[in-house]
Amino acid sequence: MTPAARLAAAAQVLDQVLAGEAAEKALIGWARRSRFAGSGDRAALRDLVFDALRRKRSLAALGGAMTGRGLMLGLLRAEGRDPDTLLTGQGHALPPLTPDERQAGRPPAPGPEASDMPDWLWPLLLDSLGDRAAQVATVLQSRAPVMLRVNLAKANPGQALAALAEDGIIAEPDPVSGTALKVGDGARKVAQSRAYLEGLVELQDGSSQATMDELSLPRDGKILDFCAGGGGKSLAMAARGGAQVMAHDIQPARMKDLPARAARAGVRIQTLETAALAQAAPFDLVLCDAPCSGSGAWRRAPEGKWDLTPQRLVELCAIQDGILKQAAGLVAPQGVLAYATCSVLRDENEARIAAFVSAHPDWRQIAVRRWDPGPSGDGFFLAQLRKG
Ligand SMILES: C[S@@+](CC[C@H](N)C(=O)[O-])C[C@H]1O[C@@H](n2cnc3c(N)ncnc32)[C@H](O)[C@@H]1O
Repeated sequence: MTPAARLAAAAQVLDQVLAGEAAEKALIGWARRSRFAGSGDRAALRDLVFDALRRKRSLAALGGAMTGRGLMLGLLRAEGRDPDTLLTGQGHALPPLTPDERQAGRPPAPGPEASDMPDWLWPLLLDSLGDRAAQVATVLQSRAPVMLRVNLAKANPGQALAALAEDGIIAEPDPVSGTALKVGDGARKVAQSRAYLEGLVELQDGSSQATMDELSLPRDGKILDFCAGGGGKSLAMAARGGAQVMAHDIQPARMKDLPARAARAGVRIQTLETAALAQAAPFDLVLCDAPCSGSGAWRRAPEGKWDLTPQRLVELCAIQDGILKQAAGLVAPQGVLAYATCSVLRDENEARIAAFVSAHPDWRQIAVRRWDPGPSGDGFFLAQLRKG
């Protein structure tokens, strides 16, 4: 496909997304209808669609319309490219600009529009991040790095880098964590590489890895990953060796791939249904990687930024409170309760810990850390608490 045809396809997919369809679903639908497209076309289309979704508001201002065509026009203008070279109407290209379109479009207004944030969220971001808010919003406008975690149970960073290089994947150690590698070239080959298939590396965000470095992991005893999901944190904790790692999720189906992932990584992780928790307790460490707005990771999932509502945020905070309360009951007397989110919002982070400690005065915070989204990873929050 020509660059102009890719642009036209992206405009079509974006119109479906703006009409309410999930971006992944719209992209799959397009690929099914477009058998002529190769893997390079699909990847380029995906990049165009997600680039536009990250910057939907500012691009619509520049392009003069909140439509697929308006967003693509805004993207070209933002990149200083001449729309007339791509919107030619020839072949599969979009039709040429109309006189009205030439007049339409303006620079986005400073503040939430230029920062690609919903208006209601902007004050919360300022309250949470202070003078870092605009910088964080800017980071969330561009693509996230592809980060790998070296599985220390199977390899050291040098061995992992050498194995990746055999498959043409060029990565380098990243200062965010001793286990972190940032992929430069060959990111799309990772999932088929020997290093990945043999469990030398896992795909894991850099800040998530830094969180693991920060956690007070017990040398022996038992750890519970209370909100395990696909098990990324369970795997990272198990790779450190020592304590026995157990994984739980309110939706056990989310952990369905965990046994295979653990086998590939050469570690043991026991999954627990909710009914089995009480019998397996107490745990020396309970990690709650709680469901959240995902605001620290909106580079990867930009639709979340536009779909979040004040009401949903209130609901999420209530879920987070419930999780902390339930998990606290599973911690051993001298154990640690750890609470993490991939959100940058104070409401979901410091405010939840404050609410928990106020309702449970026998608990105190022993450590807290925030990571802003940046070149090494997503925004992340980690607080650790102990009883007494
Ligand atoms: C942020 S995700 C976890 C990501 C995962 N730890 C990882 O590293 O890949 C949050 C998970 O919490 C689970 N969850 C939601 N409410 C829960 C609850 N009340 N108890 C336990 N898990 C819950 C969700 O099903 C979801 O899988």
